[in-house]
Amino acid sequence: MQNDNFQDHYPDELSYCYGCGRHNEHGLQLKSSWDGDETVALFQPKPYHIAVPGYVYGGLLASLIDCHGTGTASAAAYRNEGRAMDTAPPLRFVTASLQVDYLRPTPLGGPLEIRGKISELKGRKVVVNVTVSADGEVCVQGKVIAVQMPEHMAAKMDAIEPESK
Ligand SMILES: CCCCCCCCCCCCCC(=O)SCCNC(=O)CCNC(=O)[C@H](O)C(C)(C)COP(=O)(O)OP(=O)(O)OC[C@H]1O[C@@H](n2cnc3c(N)ncnc32)[C@H](O)[C@@H]1OP(=O)(O)O
Repeated sequence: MQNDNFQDHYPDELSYCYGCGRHNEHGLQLKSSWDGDETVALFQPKPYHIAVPGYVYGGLLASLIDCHGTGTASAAAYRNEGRAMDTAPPLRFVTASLQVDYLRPTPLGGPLEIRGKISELKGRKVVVNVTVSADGEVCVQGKVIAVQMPEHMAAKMDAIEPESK
């Protein structure tokens, strides 16, 4: 596995996301990277990330799928263009659709493994299938449809002072 995290290449102004922003001290700070043609992230839930006692909260699991999916989409788009992630023009993706299926309860204990597979990359859209496993068993599967951020959204974001992002 390469130790080159996608989120470390996000520009500062896009690094406040609750799920994956490295500058969000209250957030999850998910880190994703390539593993061959798949992507992978590890996340250690805290004892307070609880649903039913002993099991991980489903909303947290959805967040992990969401941010791993959008990170994977961005990395895939750069790879498709044969470019490094910190090169211009930026390829910024947001979630258009997030689908999550909880297959079995996710035990709260060791680290979770989040894996992404790109199923479609076309135009401004990337579709990523994501699984979350605990102890080697898939507990949750999801699908993220990520779409490149429209110009008007990027323009508005660029106009906001960093402190208020
Ligand atoms: C260095 C790297 C930088 C990376 C930075 C990353 C940022 C990190 C931030 C972390 C983020 C963390 C995650 C977060 O929290 S992101 C925050 C949550 N997400 C949002 O707020 C997004 C809100 N929605 C929108 O802005 C628009 O609706 C978007 C931009 C998504 C699409 O509106 P737009 O007008 O632009 O789209 P289009 O009509 O041209 O369609 C384009 C294609 O997309 C397909 N489609 C559209 N919608 C849907 C849908 N609901 N289901 C299925 N498919 C959909 C559509 O069919 C078409 O496909 P095709 O027909 O061509 O096949």
